[in-house]
This record gives sequence, C-alpha cells and structure tokens, in this order.
Amino acid sequence: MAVQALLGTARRKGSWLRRAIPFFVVALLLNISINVYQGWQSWHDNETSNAQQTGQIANLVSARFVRLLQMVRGLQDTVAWQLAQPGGHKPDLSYLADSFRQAATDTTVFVFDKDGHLMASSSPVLAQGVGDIQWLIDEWVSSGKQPSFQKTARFNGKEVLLLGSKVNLSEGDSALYTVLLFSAEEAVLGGLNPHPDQTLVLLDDARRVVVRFPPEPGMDVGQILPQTSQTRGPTSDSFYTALSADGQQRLIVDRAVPVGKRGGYWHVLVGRAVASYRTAWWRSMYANLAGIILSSLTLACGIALLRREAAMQKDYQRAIQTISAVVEHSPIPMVIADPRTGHILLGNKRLKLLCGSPADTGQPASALFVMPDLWETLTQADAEERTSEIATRQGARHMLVQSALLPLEDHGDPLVLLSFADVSSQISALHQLQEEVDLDPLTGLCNRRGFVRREAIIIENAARTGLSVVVLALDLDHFKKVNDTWGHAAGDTVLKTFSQILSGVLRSTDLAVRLGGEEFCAVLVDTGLEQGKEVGERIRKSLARFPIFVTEDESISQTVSIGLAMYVPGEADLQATLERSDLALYAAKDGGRNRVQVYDTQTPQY
Ligand SMILES: Nc1nc2c(ncn2[C@@H]2O[C@H](COP(=O)(O)OP(=O)(O)OP(=O)(O)O)[C@@H](O)[C@H]2O)c(=O)[nH]1
Repeated sequence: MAVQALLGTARRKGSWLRRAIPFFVVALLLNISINVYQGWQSWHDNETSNAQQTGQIANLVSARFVRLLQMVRGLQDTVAWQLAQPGGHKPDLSYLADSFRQAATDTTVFVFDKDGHLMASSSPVLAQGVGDIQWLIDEWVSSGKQPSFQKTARFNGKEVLLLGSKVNLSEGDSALYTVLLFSAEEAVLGGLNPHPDQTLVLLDDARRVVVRFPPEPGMDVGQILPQTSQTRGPTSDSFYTALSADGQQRLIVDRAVPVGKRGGYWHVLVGRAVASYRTAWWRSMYANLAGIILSSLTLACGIALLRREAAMQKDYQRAIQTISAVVEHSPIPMVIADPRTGHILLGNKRLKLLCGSPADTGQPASALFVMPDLWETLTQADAEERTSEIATRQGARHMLVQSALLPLEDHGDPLVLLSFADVSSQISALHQLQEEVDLDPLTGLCNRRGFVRREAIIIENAARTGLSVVVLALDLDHFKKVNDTWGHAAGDTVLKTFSQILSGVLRSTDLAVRLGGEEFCAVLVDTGLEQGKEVGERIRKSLARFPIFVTEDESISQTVSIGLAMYVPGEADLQATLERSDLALYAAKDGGRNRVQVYDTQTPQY
C-alpha cells in the first residue's frame, strides 16, 4: 500500500500520445490509401486525357487528309470531264491548278497521253522536273489496268503525293492519264502547330512514311515503318507501342483513312511519348511518396519514443520499488513524505514500531514531531540535520532527524526522506557531562565556566522580574599559609569546608561559584545591598567559628574577606558587578581581612 502510494507519485500520467497512436496509424493508412487511390486515378485520368487529346489531333489530321482527298478527286473528275470533251484533250490546266491551290498548296496537275508522254501541265516551270516521276508514270501506263494510283515520290527536292486517274476518251480506245502532284506534308500539316512531344505520321497502304513530324532520323519519308507490338491504350482507339524509329514508348492513336477506289487504306498515326506527360505525374507521386515516408517515419519515431518511454517508466518503477523496499526494511526508522501535501507516503517498519499509527501512509508527517513546525524546516533544504523530540509510543524521545530531498523525475517538487536516530541517552549523557564540566570537582560548586553559562539566565530573569541582584566576591585570608604550614591536602580540606558553609548559608535560588584557587563568588537573587551584606556576614562568621581539622587532632580556624556590589539593570552581564565586588573585596583585605565590604563610590579603584 505504502509502495503503491510512493509509486503513484512517480507514475507518469497516462500519455495521451500513447492513446492517440492507433488513430495516427489508422490516419496514416487512410492517407496512404487515399494517396494510392488518387495516384491511380490521376494516372488513369492523365493517360485518358492524353489519349483523348491525341485522338482529337488524329481526328483533325485525318479529317484534313480526307478533305484533301475529296478535293483532289473532285479536281480529278473535273479534269477528266474536260479531257473527255471532244477536242478537250489539250486543255489549259492553269485555271484548275489555281482553284485547286486554294485548297491544297503547291498542287500541280499533269496530263499524260496513252504512251506516258507529258501533254499538259498546270505549271510550265514544274513540268521541267517531270523526269523525277516519269518512271512511276511509265510503270502505271504500261500496266494499263489500274484506273488510279497513289504514290509518294521525291519531286523537285520535295516529298510529294501523286494521285493519278485514267481518263478514257470517247475517241476510240484512246486514254489520257492525269496526275495531281502536291506536297503531302504541307497539305496535312500546314497550319497545324503540333506540340514538340507529339509525333505525327502519315503512312500509305504499304506502311511507307508519307508525312512525319517531327522530322526524326530513322523515320524518313518513303521508309517503311514496321509493325511493332502493341498494348491496349486507355481509350478504345489508342495503344502503347515503341516505334522502331527511336524505341521510345508512345501512346498512339491510329486513324485509317480510305484512299483510292480499290479500297486501300492510309493511316494517320498521332502519338505522344509517355515519358513527356508522365514526368509531371511521377513528380507529384514522388512528392506524395516523400510525404507518406515522412509521415511514416514520424509515426515510427513516435512509436519508438513511446516504447523507450515505456521501458524507462518500467525501469523507473522498478527503481522506485527497490528504493521502497530498501526504505521499508531499513533498520533505521525512515519516512518518505510529500512536502506538497505534507502527507506520509511511506513510513517504514522501524518507524511504525517506534511511533505506531502516526507513521502510517496518508498521515500528516508533522504529527510525528512534538514541535510540528520542525517539519516545515526539514522540507526546505537538502541534508538538514536537527535534533528534535519525536512523539513515540514510549513518549517524547530525542531524535536526530536527517532530511534528504528526493528529486523524482516527473514529480514537480522533490519528496523528502527523513531518517530518525534515537539520541535520548546521548543527550542525557551530554547534559550530565555539561553539568560536570560546569562544576568544580574539589568543592562541587559551580566553576567559572558554569558561572558564565548561568549568568545570562540570571540577567534575563532580573530584567523580566525587575528583582535586584547582588554579587559577593569571597577570598580566604592567608590561605597560602595553610598550604605552606599544613600541606596542600589541608588546604583542600579548608576549601571544601568553606564551600559547604557557603552553600549552606545561601538560598537554593542563589549561586555559589569557585572562580579559581581560594577565590569564590556568590550571586544572590532578589537581594538588596543590606541583605547581601547580612548574608556575607553570616558566611564570614560561620567560617570563622568553624574548626577545620587539618590533622586528626589539630584544627584551625579560617577567615574570609568579602566584597559585594549591586547589579545595575541594563548591564549585559555580571562581569562589571563582579569587578565592583572585587574592588570592595580588595578594600576588605586592605581593611584588615575577615570583614564584609560593600562597594560604594568611596571604594578605592585599584
Ligand atoms: N590546597 C590548595 N591550595 C590552593 C588551591 N588553589 C590555590 N591554592 C593556593 O592558594 C594560595 C593563594 O595564596 P595567595 O593568592 O597568596 O593568597 P592568600 O595567601 O590567601 O593571601 P590573601 O588572599 O592576601 O589573604 C596559593 O598558595 C595557592 O597555591 C587548591 O585547589 N588547593
């Protein structure tokens, strides 16, 4: 119970942090889940929106391409109709080229005869470079079967698209061949401003590159772009693949555009390098991850600190228990108390044996002391040591009480440990010793030291009561002769006899003192000069008529000279009074000895 009370003071209050830990863990897990969900969601959104944007560009580009094809075919039909008119096989094509140029830049119209010879051109200048494509025309014409053809070729230093159409003339089985030639790149990309991260490719039906943006090595116009393995994209029309040109992973949307009358398809591929748009996503993910790691680390540190705190708390409690056990079973009576409440936390067995129930836990510690105020003093400073009376079962006992302050961690004010040592017998022995030290061993009277110790009390009483005090100075006459004649032992006998006479004459409240040698003094309380003189006379006469045996058969009579003076109220001690008595004593000696002399203003000053 007592140990529990002591432990209670040392136990830390339930840490709110400890209780909050499960909530922190749940919050962290929720945070991680939300972050993961958000990450997945934003990944998905990012991919989808990129696929949609790419799809829109692909739509735009393929729509432009389709529109271009439609216009080219319209023009082809117009040219064919005109050529088909009787005598219309030598037309001026420039007006057609002009109107067509408004829709597709750098478009040139060529007309070839049935043998593949150039008959007419919308641009006489460009007609000079027809040699670049002549072999294609020859191939087409010589096959004789294909009514139309679509080819890419290099013409006049540019990549161009050739769209050809065979026009059967009404005159016999003769035919003409029209070819529309234009820059596919400008027709498809002209006016568009693709993002540098985007890749734009127009492939013909043989997967030959017709147009590409940006111009990259490894994907030249005319080169065949091989099919690569694909994985499904975030939208139904998109897929991921690494183009053989650079091996970079791209999100691609493929639009197939029907060209020609034979059902061939060209492809518009619009792609975006995944690294370009995922970087920002990864950055935000790294930031989130850093936040999660930081939160986890903080939590882990918190848990580690709590575990450490719990271990320390355990050690601490174990230490308290050990201390409590040591105190409890100590052979020295001890008590541990809380100065804040003033209550006992632990009174050990020895103290309980000594003091009984007042040493129980919860009792006021001050009740152990006869003077309760001492408790306050002992709690003020470390290593206080006081002798005090303690209330024990055997009554008040003098104890040496030692205090030690116990600065317990987490306990505002330190506790106080008191140990008790019974010094009653030592104190009484000390008192006895003091008594003995104050007494003259030969005569049993108070000695000079005892006189000094007692005079303060006499002065204090006189000041309080206002009673007069007289001091007698006494000196045996010719005492040296006694020693010289009868020996030192005889002298001692005289001293003892005189002391007995002195004590006998004085009242119990008076004080008889052997100051040294054969000099004595007596302090008479509540006595005036007259009375003091009478007392002196009684002493003198008593001694003078008292036969003192210095041997078995022989006795001597001894006389004494006495001087006396009054204590003057206000004097700090009796020394001045004693000096005045001495002056009176010297006067008595001078006056012939064996007399009593009162100090007055006539007394000679020696
Ligand atoms: N036997 C004995 N003698 C002592 C003691 N103390 C002092 N004396 C002696 O007392 C004597 C004192 O002598 P003095 O001071 O000359 O005084 P006196 O002989 O009494 O002469 P007056 O005082 O002038 O009358 C010395 O001889 C000391 O040795 C003591 O305890 N025992």
